[in-house]
Amino acid sequence: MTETPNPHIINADTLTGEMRPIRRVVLALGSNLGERMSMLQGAVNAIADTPDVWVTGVSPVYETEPVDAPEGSRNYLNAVVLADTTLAANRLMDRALAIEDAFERERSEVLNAPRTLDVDLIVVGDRRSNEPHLRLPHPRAAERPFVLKPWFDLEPDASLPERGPIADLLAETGLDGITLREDLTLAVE
Ligand SMILES: Nc1ncnc2c1ncn2[C@@H]1O[C@H](COP(=O)(O)OP(=O)(O)OP(=O)(O)O)[C@@H](O)[C@H]1O
Ligand SMILES: Nc1nc2c(c(=O)[nH]1)N=C(CO)CN2
Repeated sequence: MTETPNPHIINADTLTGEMRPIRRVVLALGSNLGERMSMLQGAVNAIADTPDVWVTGVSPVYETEPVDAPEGSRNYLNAVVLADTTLAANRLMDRALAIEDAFERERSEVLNAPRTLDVDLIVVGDRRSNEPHLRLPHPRAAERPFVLKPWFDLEPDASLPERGPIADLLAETGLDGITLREDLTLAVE
């Protein structure tokens, strides 16, 4: 007698409780202290080396005038990374902070003090959060051409939840103060 596979048997994986949805993530990188390009490349490598994170896109690099920063701050290099992940958003935030620390990011009381590396989570799928440790979508992304433009280069049809298409947001902010650095390219391992 042949045995019919039992359709009610649950695959063991589903019993581990570890299956998680895959979410699309947008991360924004910035540096205006030290070897700025090495910082951004190190961040891309560290994101790509993170278990359960798969980098799907890395934007061009922009040289950008510092916004809301202390007098005398140097220009930033900014870029955006797209990834897919099964990590919980909080774990991803912890990882972003750890990557900043690995590149000697110092946390100062001075608002927007120059920093070797900034790794911001802009969106994590459709996750919403209003905790101080994790605000999603990033509350200031819609006003920042240094985030919107490199993101637009990768995903021109993307929208920022509750704020609308990034193409429209970018039309509002304009492109003043940001310049494409055609001579610089971030590699994906
Ligand atoms: N979406 C987010 N991305 C990055 N950090 C966040 C986010 N939401 C909350 N935070 C928290 O903000 C703190 C980091 O603040 P940080 O000093 O890097 O801000 P900043 O990068 O200087 O300013 P901004 O948030 O305007 O870019 C961390 O404690 C982090 O947990
Ligand atoms: N041009 C530019 N200005 C900023 C940036 C940044 O990444 N680029 N980040 C800030 C706080 O995170 C504040 N100001």
